[in-house]
Amino acid sequence: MAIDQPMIELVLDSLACQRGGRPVFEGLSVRVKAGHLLYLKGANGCGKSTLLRILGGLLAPSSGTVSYDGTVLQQHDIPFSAYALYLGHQNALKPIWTLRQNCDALCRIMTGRDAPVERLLETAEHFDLSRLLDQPVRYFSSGQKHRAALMRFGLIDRPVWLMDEPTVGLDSKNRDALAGLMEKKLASGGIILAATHDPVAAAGTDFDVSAFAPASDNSGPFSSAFLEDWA
Ligand SMILES: Nc1ncnc2c1ncn2[C@@H]1O[C@H](COP(=O)(O)OP(=O)(O)OP(=O)(O)O)[C@@H](O)[C@H]1O
Repeated sequence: MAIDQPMIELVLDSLACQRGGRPVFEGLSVRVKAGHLLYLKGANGCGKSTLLRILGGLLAPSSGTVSYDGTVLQQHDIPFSAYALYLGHQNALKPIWTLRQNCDALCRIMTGRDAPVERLLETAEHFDLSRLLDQPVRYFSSGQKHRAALMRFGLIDRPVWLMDEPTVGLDSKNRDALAGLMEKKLASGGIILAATHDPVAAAGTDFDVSAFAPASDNSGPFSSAFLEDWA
């Protein structure tokens, strides 16, 4: 099941999370309505990426709920990927494949079909990657790889976009291209959560994740029993 229609709202209710055996945040609640962009702000390590990973279904909160349009999502029940498109710090591109092959593979996983050709060409053009479509990704510069990873947002329909540091490595022209894509998504009723230390030229509301730091001291060492080496 994939949801490709706009939603009414995304509700996070009293979320708490632990990583490495230490609390990261607690009591985190917010409502995000259709057409809104929430910029996740706060100091390094306050939990912005952690929050996006929870919303993407990659990490379980220790308590609290996430609901999309009133449906409370549970890992292994309704897949979060049915609602949300996530881009984290890793680009999830296969270096030996061409950009086109990478896009097709991702679209097959998310939609069951190759990338629609017209959309593929349009999105590649949007991120100035048309001439690289049939080149293996391993020959791309870091900014080109990041733009290649961002292409998923132009190719796959999901009501919610989860973007972790979406501007990293982008020159000003491509920052504008990204902002244009985000604005189009918001205008169509999409919801975007973006963790970023840099301003993006798309209107949104700041949300300070640091404000939900745990009352208890979490500055001690990691407990090796809880480290997530895969992440
Ligand atoms: N793989 C992991 N295993 C255990 N703990 C982790 C792991 N990744 C992150 N953490 C811990 O989770 C906490 C929140 O990290 P997170 O990456 O969410 O912060 P952030 O706000 O996104 O930081 P930044 O601004 O530096 O990107 C930190 O204390 C970090 O040490």
